[in-house]
Amino acid sequence: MELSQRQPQLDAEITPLDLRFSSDELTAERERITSFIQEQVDRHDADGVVLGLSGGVDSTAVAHLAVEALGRSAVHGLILPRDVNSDANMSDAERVAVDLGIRYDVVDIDPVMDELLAIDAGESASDEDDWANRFVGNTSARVRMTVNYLVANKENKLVLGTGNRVELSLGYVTKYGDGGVDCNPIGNCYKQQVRQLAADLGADEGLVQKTPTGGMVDYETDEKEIGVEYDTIDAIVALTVDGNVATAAAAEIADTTPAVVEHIQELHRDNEHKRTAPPMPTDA
Ligand SMILES: Nc1ncnc2c1ncn2[C@@H]1O[C@H](COP(=O)(O)OP(=O)(O)OC[C@H]2O[C@@H]([n+]3cccc(C(=O)O)c3)[C@H](O)[C@@H]2O)[C@@H](O)[C@H]1O
Ligand SMILES: Nc1ncnc2c1ncn2[C@@H]1O[C@H](COP(=O)(O)OP(=O)(O)OP(=O)(O)O)[C@@H](O)[C@H]1O
Ligand SMILES: [Mg+2]
Repeated sequence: MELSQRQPQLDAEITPLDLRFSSDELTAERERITSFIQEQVDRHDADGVVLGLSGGVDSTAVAHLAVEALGRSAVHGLILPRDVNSDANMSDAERVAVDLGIRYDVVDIDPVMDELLAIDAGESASDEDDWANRFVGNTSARVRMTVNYLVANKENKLVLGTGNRVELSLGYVTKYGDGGVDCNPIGNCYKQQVRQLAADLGADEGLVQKTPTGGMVDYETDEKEIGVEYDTIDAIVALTVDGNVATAAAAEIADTTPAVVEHIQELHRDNEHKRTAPPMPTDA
């Protein structure tokens, strides 16, 4: 299987619901996000930002935005491969850092993962894929978070999240893994808009259109795991989670079935715990 999967064209038609910014909106959003990054750094008296670079469009877009906001010397990229990460994705990540001229380190996290997985080598799930995803994959995301914070602490920097609006809304992040960050610059942007921003910022066209993968089990794409195409997920979240469109109407607009719409809504509901602070008895 081709690991670094690319979709063909930059201006591919968006179906079923085109959520891309107008040219003026795009300029405004770019400025809004770069101002946001500057404000976060200023407010916390930080000396810059750290972020994980995976070779995917989300981290690529955030890296470009961070450089635009702070200048390249204030941005530190961390490329943290494990055995399941394809060489193509890791060299894409390295190319982003080199093209932007930012400092970056490549740290193999396999030795740490091996130590951690040796703590509980017992079988915990019946399905091997599920085990790999939920247990090993989530652990690797938490190891990356730990490395990000190690560097951030040492250099008085903030950890930038790369979660987009859909991932954060559906909890499609590992709790305290890639979800463990100081702020989320592209947290308001649908995936289509992230691609648009990345293109506008001058990211490589191949990266702009690259098929999303999680860096957990690298041969699995997000769309395959969730079972729904990204443009459709964007549409359902926009219409029914962020908007108030009824299920049947949303299914019609998004050119899908009510069952798919309900599946996405269920992900949003079930993962509320990832969008809120841990509850205390006084919250009840
Ligand atoms: N109702 C509730 N209230 C409070 N806490 C609750 C809870 N339900 C579960 N939990 C806690 O949350 C844990 C489960 O959450 P978590 O550990 O995140 O694990 P989980 O949500 O099962 O898995 C993470 C999902 O995010 C996807 N992901 C992760 C990272 C990157 C990407 C990507 O595309 O780049 C995708 C991954 O493929 C998977 O589908 C449970 O073990 C439990 O501790
Ligand atoms: N091998 C890796 N090294 C460093 N950071 C990583 C690695 N894999 C994942 N990450 C971090 O986890 C984040 C979440 O992964 P995710 O796949 O959602 O984003 P992406 O790869 O940037 O874009 P896409 O979702 O389109 O694949 C990444 O943006 C990156 O910050
Ligand atoms: Mg990815």
